Amino acid sequence: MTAQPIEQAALDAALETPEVAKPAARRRLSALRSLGPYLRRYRLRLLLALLMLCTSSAAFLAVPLAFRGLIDHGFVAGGQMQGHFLGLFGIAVLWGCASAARFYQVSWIGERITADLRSAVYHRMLDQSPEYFETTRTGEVLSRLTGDTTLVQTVVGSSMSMGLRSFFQFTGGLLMLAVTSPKLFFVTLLLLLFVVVPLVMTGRRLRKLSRESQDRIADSSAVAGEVLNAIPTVQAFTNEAYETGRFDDAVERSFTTAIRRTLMRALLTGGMIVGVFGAIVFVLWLGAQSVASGAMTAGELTSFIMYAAITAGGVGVLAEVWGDVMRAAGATERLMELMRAEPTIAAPAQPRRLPETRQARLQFDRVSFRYPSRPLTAALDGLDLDIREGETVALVGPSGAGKTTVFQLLQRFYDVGAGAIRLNGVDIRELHPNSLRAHIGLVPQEPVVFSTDALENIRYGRRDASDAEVIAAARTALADEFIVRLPDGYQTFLGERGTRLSGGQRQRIAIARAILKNPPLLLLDEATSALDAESEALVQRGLEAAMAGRTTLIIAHRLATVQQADRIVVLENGRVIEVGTPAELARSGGLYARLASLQLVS
Ligand SMILES: Nc1ncnc2c1ncn2[C@@H]1O[C@H](COP(=O)(O)OP(=O)(O)OP(=O)(O)O)[C@@H](O)[C@H]1O
Repeated sequence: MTAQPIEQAALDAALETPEVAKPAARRRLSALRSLGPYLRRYRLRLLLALLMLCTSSAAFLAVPLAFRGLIDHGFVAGGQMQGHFLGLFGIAVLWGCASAARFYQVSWIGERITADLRSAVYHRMLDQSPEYFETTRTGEVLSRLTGDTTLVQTVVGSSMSMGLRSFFQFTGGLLMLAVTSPKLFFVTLLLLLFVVVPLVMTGRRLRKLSRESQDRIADSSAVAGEVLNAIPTVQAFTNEAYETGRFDDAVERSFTTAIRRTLMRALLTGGMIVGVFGAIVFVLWLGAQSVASGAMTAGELTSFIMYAAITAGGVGVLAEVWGDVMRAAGATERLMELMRAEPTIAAPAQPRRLPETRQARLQFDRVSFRYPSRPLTAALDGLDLDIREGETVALVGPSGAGKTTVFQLLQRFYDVGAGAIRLNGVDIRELHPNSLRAHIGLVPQEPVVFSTDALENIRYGRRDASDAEVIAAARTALADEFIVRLPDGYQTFLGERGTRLSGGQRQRIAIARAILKNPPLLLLDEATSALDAESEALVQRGLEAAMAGRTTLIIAHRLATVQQADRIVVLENGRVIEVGTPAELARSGGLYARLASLQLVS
């Protein structure tokens, strides 16, 4: 998979803002509950954060009260004046400290939970068998690991505390309004309704536009991503102008949408300022009359206006936070889907241990198998095969005969449909998959090279091997020869996906890995890609060194390997059609003889 679709998928998922329908909303909200176990781990911190939240909210709500005292009694000379000012400053200090502590605690919890979730999902994914990835795109998993966890972090680490704070602010503000002046409270409530309802409605429209604008940006990066990955093709067909035009169109569309959103926002801001200020002026006017008639003090009026502003602010933030919460709920739902995926290949409750031996005997007993995604075709059909300790057996046959499937089943990436595979007499389903795989070394057709140096790449075969052991394995696999000529020898960075190595060199790294692992059973999937004669000879010699003294099963494409095998098994349509030594099969005049006469196997 190239980087582009992965990034695209990540972007798509990160930008996804599901529309909020009532029942779906409730269902999604309940998804947030599955974060419970993750949150519960940090109970103490949560409690502390809540305590800080209450303290800072109380201090915040006390500010207008302090002002009221200050205005009504603080401007008279004497000790009382200082007391009021000191009181106000004390509240500010408390407010500041509690807010800082709350911010730290809540952000800590948000970051921690995101890290925990990421690790948990990643761990779960590594347990899945290849079957899972036939239907789940890796790009999707990546996008969930990055985009969705970030959404959860936003909510746990900030929106949740913002929401709670605003809720306190809103309810506390309302309460204080009612206490300060019941008459003005009802008037304000009415006015707030007039301001808040259009605000929430425009907010929704704004969210839709903002998603649209993000989608348009994603469109333009999709276009750019595809084209940048194919620059040689674009230039070879001299389509630069066409591609520039296509990108310009996408950019232009994203600009138009962004401007529509900006206009909406500008209008909303203007409307809000006029609306809120108008309401304040109106209440102030009503209040001023009360002050003039002596029904209210100037301090009471000031604190009332401040509470009104606090309450309105609380509502605005709550509306914003709601959108975030819904998005995070959707993200949590998707993450939990991944967490719920049960690996199809599970270890038995009481796994058996393999007899202590460095030898491997392999028996296929009437093995039949159909891939779950293609239940109508048998990939293997009643396969019988007995491979003795130390024997080298080559699997040959036309493309699609089932050779790779044999390897897949042997490593227990899938379970057989019928029959059994036995390693040293034990059905492999009774073993722990890890202990089975510890007995097998694989040299795949297209070896994976990780973006680290040569030394670490070979050490992947056995993580606890010493440098000397790694180098010895590389020598046996004839990889040492090219590694020492690399700019930094064994410390040379091999590039992402081993792009800085040739096909033959990658193969020798894989052979060295298998030799380092030193398993009793070796599976070789020969490279079909054209290796030049010299590099083929080197790979061949490396393979021979790896095969020495162990049971080996080879998917053979080259006649050279087949000639050295003890036995050749010819597969066709998932069935064994011929078995024998190379010489016997060549004489028998069957499929192998025909293939051999073409000097081409498979
Ligand atoms: N993951 C899969 N899901 C469904 N069908 C599959 C899957 N992998 C292989 N098959 C099918 O199973 C059959 C056997 O495939 P297999 O890969 O074992 O053949 P092969 O002999 O290794 O071929 P080749 O030499 O071309 O690699 C084929 O018909 C193939 O299309």
